[in-house]
Amino acid sequence: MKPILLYMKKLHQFAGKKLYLNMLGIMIVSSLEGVGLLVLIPLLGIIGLFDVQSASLPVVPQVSDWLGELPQELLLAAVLAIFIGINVGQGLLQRQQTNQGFALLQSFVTKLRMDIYQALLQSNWAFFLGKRKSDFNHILSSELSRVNQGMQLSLRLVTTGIFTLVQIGLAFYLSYQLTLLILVCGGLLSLFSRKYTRGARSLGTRLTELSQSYVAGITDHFNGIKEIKSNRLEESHLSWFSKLTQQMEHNNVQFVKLQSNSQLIFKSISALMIAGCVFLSVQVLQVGVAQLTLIVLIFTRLWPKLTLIQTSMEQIVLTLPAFKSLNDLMKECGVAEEMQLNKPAERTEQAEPAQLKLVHELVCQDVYYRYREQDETYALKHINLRIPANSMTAIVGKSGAGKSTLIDTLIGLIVPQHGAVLLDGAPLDDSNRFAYRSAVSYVSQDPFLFNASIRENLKLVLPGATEEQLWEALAFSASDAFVRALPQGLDTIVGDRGVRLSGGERQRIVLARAMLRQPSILVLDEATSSLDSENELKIQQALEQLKGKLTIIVIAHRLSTIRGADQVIVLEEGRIIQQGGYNQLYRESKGTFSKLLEYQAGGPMG
Ligand SMILES: Nc1ncnc2c1ncn2[C@@H]1O[C@H](COP(=O)(O)OP(=O)(O)OP(=O)(O)O)[C@@H](O)[C@H]1O
Repeated sequence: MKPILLYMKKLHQFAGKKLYLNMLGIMIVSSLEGVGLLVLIPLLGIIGLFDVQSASLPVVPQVSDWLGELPQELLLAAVLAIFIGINVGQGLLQRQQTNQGFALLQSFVTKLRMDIYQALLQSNWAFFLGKRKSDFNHILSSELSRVNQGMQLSLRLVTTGIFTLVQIGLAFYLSYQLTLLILVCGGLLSLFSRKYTRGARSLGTRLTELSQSYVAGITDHFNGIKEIKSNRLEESHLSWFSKLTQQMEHNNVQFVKLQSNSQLIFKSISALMIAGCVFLSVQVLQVGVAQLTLIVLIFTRLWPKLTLIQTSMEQIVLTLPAFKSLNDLMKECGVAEEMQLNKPAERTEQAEPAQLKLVHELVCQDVYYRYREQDETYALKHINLRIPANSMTAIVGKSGAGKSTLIDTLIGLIVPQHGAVLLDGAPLDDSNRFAYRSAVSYVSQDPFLFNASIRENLKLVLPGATEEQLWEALAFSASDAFVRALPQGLDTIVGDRGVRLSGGERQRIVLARAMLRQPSILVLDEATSSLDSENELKIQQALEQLKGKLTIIVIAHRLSTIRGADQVIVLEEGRIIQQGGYNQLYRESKGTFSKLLEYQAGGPMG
């Protein structure tokens, strides 16, 4: 129950006074319920079922005396009017308290949702490398709604607890022996029901695992739907889906079985207890009708509350693993936190991060990096390099040589285990990382576009961009002509991740977006791989014109792209094996670079 208590504590910190006012409302409502019960007793006396004086109940005789002063013909109507008045009043208050409680909980869940999303965005890149992205979807959707459900149930449990306490107090007032007996029986039953709560917990853990696999699976499948359709993999995916959904169905059915079993046992034992009490009272203790009526009254009021507590406990325990997942994720994000973002309401213009301009050079000093501590080999080893500001550097090498890892190190996404990255002589660290990253525009191999218009996708990085700036950026990336030719032009919706555009068109729009940001460092990670030769040439020429104005770092498998580079760095198995100007490396006929060129030219160079 620890994770739930933690979240209840958070709720207390979040809601403060409002939570306690709500609780007070619940107490008033429950007291009114008790008063409603007390009013029933003189009512029974009037009908003649109950001897109010002989029942030796406190307050009740006084109320009866007071009622006795009323004319006989009004008596019944007065008692019934009080009874109705109290119950309607209680209903009104309960409605108010329910609405307030729900609104309070919803704003708390919204806060949790915001906190998780913010914590994720504040985490460093290394954290994301070790995680499945679908797990975040899972936590932000299904697990969060289970937490919401768990909080609702827990608050209901507290409410029921308060109701029950009031009723126990009242029941003690009416007959302490009988109440003690019920409490002892209730305690014994709750010991017995531990087996059921344990069962609910393990079903809850299984539910978390299954729904995690479900979200991960369907995310993967729909991301890879093209491969599935083109390779006729529909049936194998359908059978995976069917197996998993059957397991989920089985798990849910098991929980309902567990709950109905526990309810059956609870009900049977209650019936046995009521029968036993009535038998004892009538046959052994020989109590009168008045006491007997009391016994039935207390039982029928108190026992359902104990049953409700038991049912709520089982349901809460089922949601426990979701609380744990949320809590674990928040802890991991806390450890991986690399920045503190302002909440949207707290954002000001000044809060925008300042850009750091690279004036002289970017240097890697004896850098080593490995993805996991247990990895025997490093993805980057003994990296020493110098990238002069406003020059163009190309990084080449075979697949898996470490090119992307080197880029991630150079832009401060990952922190080397050994060595340092220096910006104009200053180490790249927490003090300058974000100002530096604000000056970088990064375009990946798999460029990302939102399902929105081209205009919205571009303005994402510069909300105040003018039409002129947008077209200028599009012209840079050789995409102005094709955008102009689209029926809706800049307002064309690009589809999910940009599916309505070709790979090359997507790359060019993302390149335009990168330029719109007016970066001081432009990083292109295979960013022109899908372009035809004509468009590639146009971009190459545009990049040429940028030389001397900003620092460009390019990864390219197609070596024709980097002909204009001032410096080429050749990587192999995480090491720099060659470094120099394009023409210099081209002339080193035994070097890897000239061999790579040779392969791409389709044979030995002439
Ligand atoms: N997230 C990761 N976790 C563990 N190892 C990784 C991860 N990313 C890359 N690696 C490993 O690090 C090494 C370098 O990978 P990297 O992606 O930097 O190569 P690359 O030269 O960019 O390859 P490619 O040209 O195929 O994109 C490879 O051995 C790769 O398996």
